[in-house]
Amino acid sequence: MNPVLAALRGRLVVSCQAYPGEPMRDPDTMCRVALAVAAGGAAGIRAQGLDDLRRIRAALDLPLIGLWKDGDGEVFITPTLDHAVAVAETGADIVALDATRRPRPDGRTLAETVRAVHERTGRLVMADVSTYEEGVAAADAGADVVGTTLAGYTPYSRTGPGPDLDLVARLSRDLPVPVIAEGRVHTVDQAAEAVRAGAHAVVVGTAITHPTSITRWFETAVSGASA
Ligand SMILES: CC(=O)N[C@H](C=O)[C@@H](O)[C@H](O)[C@H](O)COP(=O)(O)O
Repeated sequence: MNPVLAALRGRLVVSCQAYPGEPMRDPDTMCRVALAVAAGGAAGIRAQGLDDLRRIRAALDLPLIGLWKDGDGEVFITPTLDHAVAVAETGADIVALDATRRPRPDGRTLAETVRAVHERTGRLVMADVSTYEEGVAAADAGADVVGTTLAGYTPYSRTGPGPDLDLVARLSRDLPVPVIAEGRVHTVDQAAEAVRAGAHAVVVGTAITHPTSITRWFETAVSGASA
């Protein structure tokens, strides 16, 4: 197995992202968040945007999963080959991209995109999928690792309050490549369950690095209890 993927086996990856307009949307801030989660034992970092990725790459030696959210179309996670190459050029070890069945804005197929990323950059590709069928297709297309990142975020995929552990289990059982559980892992129990379901690694974002959401969870509980 590729050493980057081997380093993530059975480990936690923390997604460090802030959204447009938010107070923490700043590369230096995200880099400090990445350093903080590394101190807690994160085995890898997932981050968004070329500036954040460059800053984090310069500061940390952990495996880095990079993506670039761009555009206002349905496919916005590293939507084109040009985006993927730019992400690779930041030094990210793994390029994460939308691998749903939806058309890509540059008209390339997933297989063409994966092949070109491999040929041009030598980086690994993480396919962010929303369904079992998309996971199978992504592995067929040459993706090095498949993530359940988009489960619940396409109109045709199942959604629930927590991670889709059934999807994690089925993909982990059937795919020839490692499967990363990602999306709505909000508790330590869910993270452990994902590994028991067969996940190669678990990505947690919001529950560790998005204080606005975490605050809202606590505030809702406190207000509800006092009502
Ligand atoms: C759907 C989408 O755009 N997901 C993004 C992908 O990078 C991020 O916004 C998520 O925070 C990340 O996947 C981690 O998931 P969670 O924050 O639920 O732990």
